[in-house]
Amino acid sequence: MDDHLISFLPFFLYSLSFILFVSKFLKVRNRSRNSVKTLKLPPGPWKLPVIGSLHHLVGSLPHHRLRELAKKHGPLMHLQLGEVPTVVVSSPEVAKDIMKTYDVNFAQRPRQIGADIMCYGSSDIVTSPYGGYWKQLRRICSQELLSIGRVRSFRSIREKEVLNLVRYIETNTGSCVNLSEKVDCMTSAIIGRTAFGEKCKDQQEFISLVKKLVKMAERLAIFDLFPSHKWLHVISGQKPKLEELHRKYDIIIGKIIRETEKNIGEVEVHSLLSVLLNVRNQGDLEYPLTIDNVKAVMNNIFGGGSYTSSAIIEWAMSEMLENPKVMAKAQEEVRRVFGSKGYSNEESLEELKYLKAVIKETMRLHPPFPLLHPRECRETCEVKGYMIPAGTQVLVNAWAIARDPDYWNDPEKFNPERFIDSPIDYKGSHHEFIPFGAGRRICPGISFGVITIELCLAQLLYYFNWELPIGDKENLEMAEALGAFSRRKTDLVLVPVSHNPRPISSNLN
Ligand code: HEM
Repeated sequence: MDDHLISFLPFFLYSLSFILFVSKFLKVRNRSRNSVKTLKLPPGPWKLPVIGSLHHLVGSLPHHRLRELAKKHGPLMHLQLGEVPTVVVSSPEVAKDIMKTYDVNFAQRPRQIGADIMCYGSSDIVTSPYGGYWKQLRRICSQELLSIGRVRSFRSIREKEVLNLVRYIETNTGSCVNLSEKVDCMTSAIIGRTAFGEKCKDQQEFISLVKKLVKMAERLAIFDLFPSHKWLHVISGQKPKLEELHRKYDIIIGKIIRETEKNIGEVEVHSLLSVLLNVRNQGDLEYPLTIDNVKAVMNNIFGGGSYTSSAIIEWAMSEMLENPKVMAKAQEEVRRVFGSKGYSNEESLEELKYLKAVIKETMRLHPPFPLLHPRECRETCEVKGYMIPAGTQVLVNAWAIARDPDYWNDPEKFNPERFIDSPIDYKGSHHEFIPFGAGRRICPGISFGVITIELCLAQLLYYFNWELPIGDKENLEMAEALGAFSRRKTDLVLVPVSHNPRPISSNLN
């Protein structure tokens, strides 16, 4: 056994005993006003209970199992997970009720220990409770941080980082390239430089710390199942580890903030952090922002902006390799639109109608968050004849909803054509397609995320043809890793073949 496995052993043994303990509390119930049926959860790969959050726990069931359960037990499935009553929503109609009709009542997020530690008492945007402070953060997001104009203003960062990726691939044509890893680095660099400016020295350290923090918080969040048993946090040893990582995060982000503050006014600093600090310093906010609040928001910007986009790029490339006709059609479009000169400006991306359909279809089959971020019912409320008591956690199963055969023809098939000339988009008004959520809590980073995905895919398709490595020719692994976040189980490793002129001579130099 190697060192890594040995160090993992105590955690594994602890996990095993905890799974046995937790499994006693797991029940699925179908609740209606007249009947409460209690069912045992089916045997399944309950591999993640200890390393997952509450929604991670549900996410650890393979998605098709969740959908089968939903089919059997109706569009509102009640799970009693530990001490926390949870409802899983699996139909577009009920999702519409939760995220539109009764949106205010379900705009709350449940309290989570990991978020409390990582996000300075949940004072970030994702996990802060519904109310005046959160509304103020959302306003700052839509008017200042993530407005369309602001997103456009960071165009040169996106272009440079995508070009770096293309150049790396160009120098490796004909050999295997780990596209997952490279795309991940690219999206991290884009969000890092956008968040902190082009010259921030500590960006790399920040990126690797946030990655560790996110992983650790997922492990800890299982204890949110038993909020009244504080001792669980202590014996697990996970909380002190998260606190230690958080201390490191605090030091590094503190340093970045001090540097940025020093430079504001002296030199033109263009970063989301400088925008946020300016808003804070203007001093006319109803809820004054502390430096800790700024640190919490920056954590969200980084967390929201990097893994999501890279996961979608990875899945889009995988699906196109599985469906060579789709790949050929997307390549033909991008090569026709860009012409012989190659990419010239982001406006030209607007013409890539087929590529946009490919991206939508990818998000339909592989939404990065198959279960949307958890919500909480603020006041007892009746939805489609089901009583949902105040305090119930609500998980919207965007994955199952986007494969509902009542809404989608041949739902398992990757078919971008379904979105051509279709009014359905991901902006929250079509509840059968909600990869970014909907309602008050809808993702504020849609424009930021989508433009990065479009730019990267367009260039990968323009400059290169793609092949599978020799041994994998027949068989592209399409399995999904278990967990709350939809990623490929294995890295996507491909062989690029140069098609268009070298990007070295591109006009982006
Ligand atoms: C490109 C892919 C992205 C996807 C698929 C995605 C998906 C989501 C989803 C499903 C939610 C929860 C919505 C709900 O509860 O109804 C969310 C929330 C959020 N996202 Fe994104 N996101 C993406 C990109 C981004 C980017 C680029 C940023 C920021 C730079 C961002 C920042 C946030 C924030 C701050 C929230 C919390 C909103 C709130 O609770 O009020 N996301 N996102």
